[in-house]
Amino acid sequence: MRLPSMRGIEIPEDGMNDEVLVATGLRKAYGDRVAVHEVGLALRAGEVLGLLGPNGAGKSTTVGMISGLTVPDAGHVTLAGGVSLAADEAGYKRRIGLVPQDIALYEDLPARMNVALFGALYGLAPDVLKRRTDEVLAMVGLSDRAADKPATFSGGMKRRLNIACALVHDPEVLLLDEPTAGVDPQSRNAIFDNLEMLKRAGKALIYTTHYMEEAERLADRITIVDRGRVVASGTQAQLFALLPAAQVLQVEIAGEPADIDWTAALQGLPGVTRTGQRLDVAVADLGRDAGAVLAALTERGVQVRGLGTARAMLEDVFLQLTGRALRD
Ligand SMILES: Nc1ncnc2c1ncn2[C@@H]1O[C@H](COP(=O)(O)OP(=O)(O)OP(=O)(O)O)[C@@H](O)[C@H]1O
Repeated sequence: MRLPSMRGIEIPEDGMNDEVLVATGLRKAYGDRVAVHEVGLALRAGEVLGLLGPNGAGKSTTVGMISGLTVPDAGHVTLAGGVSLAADEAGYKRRIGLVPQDIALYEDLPARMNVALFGALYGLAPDVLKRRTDEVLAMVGLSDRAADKPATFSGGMKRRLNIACALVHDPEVLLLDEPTAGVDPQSRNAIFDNLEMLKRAGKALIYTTHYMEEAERLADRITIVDRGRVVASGTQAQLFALLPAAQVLQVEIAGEPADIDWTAALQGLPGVTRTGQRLDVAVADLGRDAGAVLAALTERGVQVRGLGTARAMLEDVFLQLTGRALRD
């Protein structure tokens, strides 16, 4: 099937028919300002969908609408089995966990009590509540700090506690809105380990970020949003394929025939730039094109001294699609 309601590039998703969540045509305006024009996305069990976009792109508003905290002006979200907010609000919310951008904790209640409060909101029975509270605190590495108050925690520990709160009711779908903001590298790695574990356990995750490195590391598929619209969506390989050249072959040349006609030598090699003794040749597929590039050079008597490669980043995809840099 195709991902729903996209104005931007639509990449066919082969065999994509086992979604746990499908959002279609989401729209939200605040007064005259349209935060989200039209956003659609689909999510499967056991995958991380990266929602990538610059500040103000509409990521938090989209996540808010999916979580049920923000009421959309148009569009809807459906979970597997046809459950929607309109049809069964409590049933829908039980299947979703939200880690909001702004940490939401009771600073003066012990960590354990924070988690238990969230669990009680979902109506967990006392024995289940105790077991799940222990489990999620252990998962985020806070068992030994369970009796301490978040007021005494570092930023990274608070984030991890917030994640525990979002997971206590064992939701199928976890929404994470920039969960590494203000987090030290150690906690960041711990959070990534947790998310990878959740993925292996078959949970479906939406991860919003404006850090392309995080999206590249974690996401199985990425939806790029800009100015409230989806500009492209697909696997990283599919997104890189939107670029004229996803890889660069860097050729260091030792010598060249005096009479070489570089125009002729480089003819047919798209996107070649020369800087001193280095040629950067843009190629769509390194494995396929590298041999031809080297053959063309050696055929003309160019001595090759070294080879290197560089690959495109998601930043390049964003630039290609929007004409602007992802970062401010
Ligand atoms: N409650 C609100 N009232 C008015 N405008 C809002 C509100 N929430 C968001 N907006 C506006 O909607 C647009 C999208 O904001 P949103 O927070 O969804 O973007 P974002 O992609 O999550 O950005 P960031 O990465 O900075 O969190 C912005 O222009 C923002 O100012």
